[in-house]
Amino acid sequence: MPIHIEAKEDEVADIVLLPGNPERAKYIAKKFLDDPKLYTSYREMYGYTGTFNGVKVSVQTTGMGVPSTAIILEELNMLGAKTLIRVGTCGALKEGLEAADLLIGQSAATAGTTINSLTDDITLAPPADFELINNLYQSAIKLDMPVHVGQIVTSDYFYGKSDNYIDGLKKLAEYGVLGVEMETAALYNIAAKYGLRAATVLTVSDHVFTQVRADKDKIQQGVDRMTEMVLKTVTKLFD
Ligand SMILES: O=P(O)(O)O[C@H]1O[C@H](CO)[C@@H](O)[C@H]1O
Ligand SMILES: O=c1cc[nH]c(=O)[nH]1
Repeated sequence: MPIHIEAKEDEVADIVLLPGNPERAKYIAKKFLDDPKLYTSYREMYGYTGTFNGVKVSVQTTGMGVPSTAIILEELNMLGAKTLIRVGTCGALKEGLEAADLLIGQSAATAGTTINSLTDDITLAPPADFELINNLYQSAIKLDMPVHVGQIVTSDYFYGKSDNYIDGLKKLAEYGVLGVEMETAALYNIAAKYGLRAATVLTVSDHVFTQVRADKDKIQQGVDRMTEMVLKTVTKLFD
């Protein structure tokens, strides 16, 4: 049994959804999964396994940021997980993105994150799994969801509001980076390390440059819609 996810191998599904927030993990398990069973609660990093449309699925909290997420991903790999999909929220960088829009992370740049230490001198740029993001994109379009696919940036700093940091994010926006969050670079790098399938789908919660944040209900509706779409798509693909 790994140190932080207190589960045995057969308790975790091949398909794992990854919210940062433990309350969201609990909520997703109870709202969307049939017969959800809690397999770990150590440090309140809740993990549940149940079924969706008859397919076994887990939902595992990553916590906030790369170090916490990296521990969880290493341990999910030890436990045999194969398809990992982050379902999170992000700040928009691109002009015109609206609250509750959906972003699919084709790749993740890094702003000062510890994941870069995986390889010396080279910053890897591992992409999402193409089949996964292609199917997620097609599903979102069919459902008429406002969806954007492209590069996102993973930062270690939520309150990095210094002029330099904001200038850096503006530069990234000029290069087409859509949004900022705190976990995907860990996901794509560790998936590459072990040959796992990975994708990140995000709901826009705020716009970084205007500092306008959507109200809680709007974010919740976006997260619900995103989660249902992800579950339907992934269980159809890999059942
Ligand atoms: O919505 P979740 O998955 O919690 O993720 C986002 O929210 C947290 C910051 O509030 C960071 O972890 C960021 O990546
Ligand atoms: O990591 C995050 C998530 C939402 N909004 C941000 O500005 N950063």
